[in-house]
Amino acid sequence: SKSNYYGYLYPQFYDWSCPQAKEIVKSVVAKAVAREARMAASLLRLHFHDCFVKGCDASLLLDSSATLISEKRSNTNRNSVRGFEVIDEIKSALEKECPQTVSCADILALAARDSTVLAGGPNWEVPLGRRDSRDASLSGSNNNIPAPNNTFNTILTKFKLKGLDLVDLVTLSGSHTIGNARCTSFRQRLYNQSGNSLPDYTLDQTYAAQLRTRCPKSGGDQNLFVMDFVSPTKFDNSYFKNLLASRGLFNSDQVLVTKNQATLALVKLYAENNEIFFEQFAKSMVKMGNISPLTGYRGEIRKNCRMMNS
Ligand code: HEM
Ligand SMILES: [Ca+2]
Repeated sequence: SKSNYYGYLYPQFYDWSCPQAKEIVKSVVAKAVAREARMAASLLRLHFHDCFVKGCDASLLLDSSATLISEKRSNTNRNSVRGFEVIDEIKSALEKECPQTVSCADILALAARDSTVLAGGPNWEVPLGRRDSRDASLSGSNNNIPAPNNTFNTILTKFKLKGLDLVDLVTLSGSHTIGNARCTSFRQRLYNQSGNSLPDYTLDQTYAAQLRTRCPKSGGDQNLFVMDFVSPTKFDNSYFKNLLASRGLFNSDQVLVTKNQATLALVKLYAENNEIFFEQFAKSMVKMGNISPLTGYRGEIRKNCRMMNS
């Protein structure tokens, strides 16, 4: 059946209804990442921003319409999340082979895994069978997704509200081993961390000076920076090594080593042992992918990821 009757996700979900599904997703993602390495990061992030708002239900992919305000307009997403054209390309390839069978929410989960692997990260089996929402939540997008200048406690609370713990927080933050960020996402740390016109002194000051050259006090909001200056397109543990050298880009990155002994210990472990990081990353991604999916006859299988079926 095309419906997820059992109410839980499992990797073999499309084995009878669309056995080519995983291969199709992988080949479109591979082409997109070959065109532009950053796309791996962008696709990985889409799954996160979907799952943290009403669960992994592809709510993020809906465009605004007469009856709906798109999550793409939220503070965290506007001028920032990208990769929707690649999702469209995957969906149309799937619709040709297996009409109305593979959900957009599952496409996001598979594309996140394929992107991680293509960037050199760990592989895992993706549980499948999510269905697509018929609504979106702009307020959920504004409130549930952590912001780069949030405090450690706020970020941990936002993870806990989604059933994720401190280990998941540190591990999944390791995604910032790939991809880019805009000046506006970390400017505060360079000039005025606590409202006293002083920089964040938990940031290496040589690194801060380099960042200031292309992230001025005002203007240049959209200027792009790599998040892991050591190996910006390679999925590895250098993100954690950077944190220990006070060279995390966001406040939300650096607080993992400055505010909590348990997260500091994990960062040290991952900085020393890539294998343990990879193993836990796979587990935490599966856990994130399980945030309240729509199953059974709830939701639908969209024909076009940008709009609900009429
Ligand atoms: C822990 C809280 C987190 C915060 C505060 C945070 C914040 C951010 C910010 C501000 C950016 C840059 C956006 C921009 O400037 O346009 C970013 C990029 C990114 N984030 Fe996170 N993030 C968090 C967790 C995660 C998680 C859990 C994942 C994936 C599982 C993730 C994956 C990514 C990726 C891959 C990028 C680069 C995207 C690209 O280059 O297009 N982040 N994040
Ligand atoms: Ca969602």
